[in-house]
This record gives sequence, structure tokens and C-alpha cells, in this order.
Amino acid sequence: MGIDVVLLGYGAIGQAVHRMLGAHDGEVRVLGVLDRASLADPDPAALTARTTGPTGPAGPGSGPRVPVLDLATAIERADLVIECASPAAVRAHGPAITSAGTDLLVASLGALADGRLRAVLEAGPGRCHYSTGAIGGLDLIRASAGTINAIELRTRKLPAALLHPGLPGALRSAITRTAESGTAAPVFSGSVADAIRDFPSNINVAAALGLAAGDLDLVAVDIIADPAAAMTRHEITVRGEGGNYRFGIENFPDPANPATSALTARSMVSGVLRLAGCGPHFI
Ligand SMILES: NC(=O)C1=CN([C@@H]2O[C@H](COP(=O)(O)OP(=O)(O)OC[C@H]3O[C@@H](n4cnc5c(N)ncnc54)[C@H](O)[C@@H]3O)[C@@H](O)[C@H]2O)C=CC1
Ligand SMILES: O=C([O-])CC(=O)C(=O)O
Repeated sequence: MGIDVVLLGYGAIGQAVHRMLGAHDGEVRVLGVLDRASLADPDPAALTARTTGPTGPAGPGSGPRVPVLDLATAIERADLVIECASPAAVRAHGPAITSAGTDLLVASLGALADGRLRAVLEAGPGRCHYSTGAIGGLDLIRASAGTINAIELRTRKLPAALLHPGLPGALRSAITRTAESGTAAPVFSGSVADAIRDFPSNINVAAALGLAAGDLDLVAVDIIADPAAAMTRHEITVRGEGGNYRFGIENFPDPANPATSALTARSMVSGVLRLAGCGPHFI
């Protein structure tokens, strides 16, 4: 009994998920990891170092060991691939996984803002599951799909958590100015598609809200860079025919990656346990 899983991505989330699944090894077996950084260097010593917790709080060499797998082996052996890498990884590997009949759990939901990719992943025969990630309330929003008029997402993060190499120059300057001034300031206002384009690994929660509501265009996104933000905050306001809802979510960042809320790994573990049949299930 139980399910066999592979981690696609072995950074902050992947390592935290691996550690937490250690308490459930009767229900979920972690067969290995598929990570760009590990696959780029086939030296066994380097792979071992990279798969024993190099960035996690446990430090190098002290985490649980796990083999590095290639995509073909991962697809052949796993019941479920747990994606916690990047939207690019979903684009690159997602179609091969679900079309081979292996299930996929996605954290980088921004990739699914592309309707064509979503259709390919949904065509199966492997099932594509969406992680609730860094937020909650998605059950209510999903149940309300078709009755929602508008969703607002206001995300507040540390400036350093918003900076990444692909950031357009004007946004980079605005975020850097905020960090230097020490005062919180809005740095982005726009659609889910624009937010995902500018912050691909930072605002997957916006895509999650749109996917749950059944229409990404219902979601308006504001991002505030706040040098004093010890916690990442997502304020979600939903207005619709069935009612109005507000969720305020304050997450501690993952110690290994300040851009990622620590809740994300716990959400993924909760989802995996549910897929492995471990209750209780709220549906
Ligand atoms: N749905 C949600 O609420 C959230 C989703 N995320 C998503 O999870 C992703 C991972 O987050 P962290 O673990 O904090 O990032 P991280 O940067 O600590 O680790 C990502 C790992 O994935 C690997 N990777 C990246 N692209 C890859 C590819 N194409 N193929 C194979 N390996 C690849 C990297 O080498 C790295 O080891 C983020 O990029 C983001 O897209 C993150 C936070 C919340
Ligand atoms: O972890 C968070 O708070 C949100 C995040 O990075 C994302 O949505 O990609």
C-alpha cells in the first residue's frame, strides 16, 4: 500500500517536503529527486552533496539521502511527481509526466496561466493536481466558481524576496529604491498574466486564485515591497453573487528561501497524504 513519489525540484520546498514525508514512510515513499542543479553535474560526490540538504536548515550532509533520477526513470517508477521547481519545469516536464499516465502535483501554478499547457496537462491520462501552496480559502473560491465578480490579491513581501535575475529594469529599480528607503511601497499592479510574467516564482498564488475561480481575468494583483515585512502577507478579497469573502494570510518565510512561504511545503505534504488516502479529508 502507499504511493511512490519523485520530487521535481529539490530546493527550499523540495527538501522541506522530503523531511516531512519522512514521518509518513508507510504511506509515501520518496524514490528520488529530479533537479536541474543535480542533473547538470553527474559527479556522484556532487550529487550526494546536493541531495543531502545543502540549503535547508539541517545543512549539508545532515538531511535524508535520496537518489537523483532522470525524467524517464521518474515517470516509469513514480505514481506521483511533486513539482516544486519553477513554472519552467512544469512547461518542460509536465506534458511528458501526465501523458505517460503519471500523476503530477503542481506548486508553480503560474505555468497554468497558459491555457494550452493546462489543456495538455488536463488531458492526462495522468492527473494534474493543483497545490493550495501558500494560501487558503481555495475550496470556498472553487465552490463559488461561476458566481464570482472580482478577486483582489494584495501581496506584501520583503524587497529581497521580490528581486530575481529576470526582473525588468524599471521594476528592479522600484524594488531596490524601496529597500534603500526603508519604507513600504507598491511596486506592481496588474493582471495574473502580467504578475506571472514579471514574478514567475513569486506570485503563483495569483494563478491559484484564478484557476479556482475558473477565470484568471477575475483577479487583480497588487504587490507591495516592504522592508519591514517579517512575514509574507496575502490579503485576498472576493466579491460575488453568493457572498463576499476576505482572507488575510500571514506566513513565515521558509528559512531556506525568503521568497517562499513555509506553509507551501506543508500544503504539499498535506496534498500528498490526501492522495495517498490518509484522512481526514475535507471535500
Ligand atoms: N503555489 C504557491 O503558493 C507557491 C509556489 N511556489 C513555486 O515553487 C517553486 C519552488 O520554490 P522553492 O523551493 O522555494 O525554490 P528554490 O529556488 O529554493 O528551489 C527550486 C529548485 O528547483 C530546481 N529547478 C528549477 N527549475 C528547474 C527545472 N526546469 N528542472 C529541474 N529543476 C529545476 C532548482 O535547481 C532548485 O533546486 C517556486 O519557483 C515557485 O514557482 C513557491 C512558493 C509558493
Ligand atoms: O510563498 C508565497 O508566499 C507566495 C509565492 O512565492 C508564490 O505564490 O509563488
